[in-house]
Amino acid sequence: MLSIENFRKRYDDFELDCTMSVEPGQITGIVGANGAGKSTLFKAILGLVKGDSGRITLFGKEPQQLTREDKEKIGVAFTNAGFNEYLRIKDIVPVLSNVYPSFEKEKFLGSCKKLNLSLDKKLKEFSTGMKAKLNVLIAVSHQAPFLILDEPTAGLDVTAREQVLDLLREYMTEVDGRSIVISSHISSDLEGLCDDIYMIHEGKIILHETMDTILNDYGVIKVTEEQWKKLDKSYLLKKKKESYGYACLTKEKRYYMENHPGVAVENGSLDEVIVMMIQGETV
Ligand SMILES: Nc1ncnc2c1ncn2[C@@H]1O[C@H](COP(=O)(O)OP(=O)(O)OP(=O)(O)O)[C@@H](O)[C@H]1O
Repeated sequence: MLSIENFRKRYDDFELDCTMSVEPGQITGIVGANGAGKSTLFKAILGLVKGDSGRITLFGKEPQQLTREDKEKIGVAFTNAGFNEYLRIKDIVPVLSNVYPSFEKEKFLGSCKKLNLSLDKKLKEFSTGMKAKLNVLIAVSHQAPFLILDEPTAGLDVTAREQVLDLLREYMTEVDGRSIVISSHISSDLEGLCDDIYMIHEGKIILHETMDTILNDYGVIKVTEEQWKKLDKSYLLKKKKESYGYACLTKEKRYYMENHPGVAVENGSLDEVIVMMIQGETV
């Protein structure tokens, strides 16, 4: 569905250099700190940022070749939806009906009710969470087979986050072959949602794994200085000095559980893997 090959974009002191692919039926998560390059990547996918080299294709076409019909097949949720803040949802509905021939009005209005989004309130009176929920509702409202969501859960409380994640799960199960690319700072949101994870750091992809691999195979080993000396280092990816000794990232946690029974091996949560990949040093 989406293919990015050696796409490069340079700003003064920053360069995005990215290769990734998204298959139909997959939810792909993009994690990275502030300024890592996530928004630049998303804008490039939509053709809003032109690269210096490399190639992006969505539905088999380069972003600049996408027709109006192709663009209708993309559901987008960026932090700023772009609607005039003085509009109300009831003013937006006819706009969406015009722009998207497949806009599902009744379903959209039903979801607004379910998520407590007033049709009569001006958008400028919406809370951050209400705006975020509306953005996602719009993205899923017109049967687009591909969604691109930049931080859709940012600033949401736990309940609102779950509501947004449920909307996305529902979107995926409604029709086969749909895909989502989603960025988030909140790893637990991605853990419960994504099939595939790309970690971006300073414009580069530093990790690409399936979510299952991260949760099943990655682990953090915690050892004292003494244990460190005897530890088989063959399958360690990163190490980080800690007060007790070292924390080490491995993709072979079972190997260490079986062969180093006295050593603490913890399941690698996405957050832990991110911290180790970014702050750890290569072993
Ligand atoms: N139009 C631009 N001109 C110059 N530099 C830019 C421009 N857009 C982005 N950058 C730089 O590119 C880098 C990546 O920014 P980007 O917004 O893609 O990061 P991000 O991962 O989305 O960050 P955040 O999580 O804070 O939104 C930053 O150093 C930013 O200053």
